[in-house]
Amino acid sequence: MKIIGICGKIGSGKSAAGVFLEELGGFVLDLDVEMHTLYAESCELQQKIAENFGAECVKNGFVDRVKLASRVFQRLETLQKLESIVYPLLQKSVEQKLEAAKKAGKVKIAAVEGALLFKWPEFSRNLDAIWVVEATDSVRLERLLKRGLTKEDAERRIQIQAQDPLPPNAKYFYLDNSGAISALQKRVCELAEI
Ligand SMILES: CC(C)(COP(=O)(O)OP(=O)(O)OC[C@H]1O[C@@H](n2cnc3c(N)ncnc32)[C@H](O)[C@@H]1O)[C@@H](O)C(=O)NCCC(=O)NCCS
Ligand SMILES: Nc1ncnc2c1ncn2[C@@H]1O[C@H](COP(=O)(O)OP(=O)(O)OP(=O)(O)O)[C@@H](O)[C@H]1O
Repeated sequence: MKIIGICGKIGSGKSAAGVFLEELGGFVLDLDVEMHTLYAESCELQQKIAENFGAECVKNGFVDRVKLASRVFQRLETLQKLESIVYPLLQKSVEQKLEAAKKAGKVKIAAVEGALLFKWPEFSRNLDAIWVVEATDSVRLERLLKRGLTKEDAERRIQIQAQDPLPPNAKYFYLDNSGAISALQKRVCELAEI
């Protein structure tokens, strides 16, 4: 089984590319979705979130992501604190799921999709390739507003990612997603064949 990464800035269209890959029979792990599942399932994590970011960030056994986002995207140090708590759990869960998919032997291509793959350099370096989804800042902002983020939240996240490097890897493929969604789909079909 080939394992690739799908990265790109917020709102570039990584999840959309992931969905197209799934339609072609790929196995896709969306890091945002994986993280949300961990928040919902891990009492230990919920407790840590409450301790570090305030009891009001956890309500009736659910992490209030809107509240948590309003705390962590204000300051880089706060965001880094959250990352240091969640990444070991997230990475473990991803590795277990990839291993299970490999053992099941049913798919030819698996993808780990997330903006921040570069935070795991050893993992990223060993991926067979990395797809980089791209769209201009203004296009991404417009899409994020349509998706329901406030302008303030969207601009903060765009800003916080502005200098993020690409995850280390020997093989990058670029997917331009500033235009029609059909063009992205076509590009995913091309790359899935490589
Ligand atoms: C702060 C949280 C609770 C906000 O949840 P929310 O549902 O609003 O956003 P969601 O998780 O769907 O993320 C949407 C996008 O925000 C951006 N983003 C999320 N976390 C980060 C981060 N640590 N640094 C920069 N951008 C981020 C990414 O582009 C991501 O795709 C959540 O994003 C989170 O737990 N972040 C820390 C974990 C993380 O880094 N996740 C991203 C893995 S790629
Ligand atoms: N080519 C396109 N034309 C119009 N809308 C698009 C296009 N590509 C993606 N979108 C929409 O833009 C929004 C952002 O796309 P998507 O969620 O795939 O981005 P992402 O890179 O996964 O974002 P995030 O970093 O938040 O996970 C979504 O609402 C999606 O439906």
